[in-house]
Parts: sequence; C-alpha cells; structure tokens
Amino acid sequence: MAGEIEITMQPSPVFLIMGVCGAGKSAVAQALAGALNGTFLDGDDYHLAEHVKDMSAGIPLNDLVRKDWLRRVCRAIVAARRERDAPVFIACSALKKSYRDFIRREVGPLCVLHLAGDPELVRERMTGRPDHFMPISLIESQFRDLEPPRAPEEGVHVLDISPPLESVVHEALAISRRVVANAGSHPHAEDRHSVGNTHRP
Ligand SMILES: Nc1ncnc2c1ncn2[C@@H]1O[C@H](COP(=O)(O)OP(=O)(O)OP(=O)(O)O)[C@@H](O)[C@H]1O
Ligand SMILES: O=C(O)[C@H](O)[C@@H](O)[C@H](O)[C@H](O)CO
Repeated sequence: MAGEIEITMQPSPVFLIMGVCGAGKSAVAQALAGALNGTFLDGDDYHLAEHVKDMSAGIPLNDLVRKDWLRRVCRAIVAARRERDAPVFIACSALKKSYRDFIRREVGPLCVLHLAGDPELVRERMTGRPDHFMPISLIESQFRDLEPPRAPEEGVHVLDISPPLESVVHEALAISRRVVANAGSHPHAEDRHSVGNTHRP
C-alpha cells in the first residue's frame, strides 16, 4: 500500500584492516572484534592451499588469483553479517585500490584501517613470527603492489604501526567505536509497501 514506511536499519559496519604482510592486521582485527563484540575474519583462511604453497615458496599472488580469493573473502563477510548483526573485522591485505573497490561492490561501504609501516619494521615483525607461511622474501613485492588508500577513497584511516600493539589497537578502537556508534544511529526510512525492520548485507 502506497505511503507505508519501511524502516531499514543500516547493516552492521565492515572494517577492512589492510596492509602488507606482517603489518599486524590479524592481531589488530582480532583485538577490535574482541573489544566490540564483533566478528573477526582472517583473509588468510580463504586462500587455496596451492596459493599458500606458492607464497611459501616466494611466489607472489597475481591479480587473477587475488580476485578469486577476494570473492571468497566477500562471501565470508556476507555470511558473517547474515549470521549475526554485529560489526565485521576482516584482516585482509587488499593492497590495491581495485581490490578494495571490488570488496565495496560486493559488501557495501567499508571503514578502511590501513596499518602502515616501512619495510624494515615489517621485516622485524615477520622475523618475530617464524611459523607463518609468508616468507620475508615477499615483503618487497607486497610494497610494490601496495596502493596506500588516500582521499578521495572513502572511509580511510591510516594507522602508524611503529608503536606497540596496544597503542595501535587503542587508536583503532577509538575510530571503530565512532563508526559503530554512527552506524547505529542512522536508520533509513524508505517508502515501501510493508512495515518492519530489515537487516540486510
Ligand atoms: N604494533 C605492534 N608492535 C609489536 N608487534 C606487533 C605489532 N603489531 C603486530 N605485531 C606482531 O607482529 C607480527 C605480525 O602481526 P600479524 O600476524 O597480526 O600481521 P598480519 O598483517 O596479519 O600478517 P599476515 O598478513 O602476513 O598474516 C605478530 O607476531 C604480531 O604479534
Ligand atoms: O595479497 C596478498 O599478497 C596475500 O594475500 C598476502 O598479503 C597474504 O594474505 C598475507 O598477508 C599473508 O602474509
């Protein structure tokens, strides 16, 4: 019936914690999800075994492989939001702008937290976690591929990773809390033929 209003709540926000290997994406995303009762997803869980094998052998992923991987990552984000109405924190390198735009097309707007540091620091951090599949030899190609997000790209925040993890998380938390509060306070009212709350990815 014309004139009825459907209140469509904003879907819960998606935080893309991005950056090169060893920048601290998993550690930060996990801490944020824990503090904000969100869902933590690790992009590394969606690589095919053969590509993990390639990376372990020092072979960087190409655009085609990454596109396929990002498709799986996006499916996981959509599924997580369906399962639980809570912010999603995805740790995912998303090095190029086209990769981030692909994710936006699939899941909607993102709050991007770029964990930024220099290759020397990243090397140091990676040396401190020897059991990970990603070899130090791939740092160079990660920086080569990195297109740091900057205006006019939307929803971008850059965090310096040189302070201790607690400080980086503290700063990321302040940003995330604002985004979560903002998302919760802006329901859309749309002209629809039914009344109800819809939570849609
Ligand atoms: N700010 C920090 N200060 C000190 N150590 C940190 C900091 N951030 C992360 N680390 C440590 O650095 C290492 C790399 O972090 P983490 O595995 O979270 O990075 P990542 O970006 O998820 O890496 P990858 O994408 O390669 O899986 C870990 O041992 C982590 O505990
Ligand atoms: O985009 C890429 O090149 C890869 O996905 C890597 O960045 C890994 O996922 C990861 O960061 C492992 O260290």
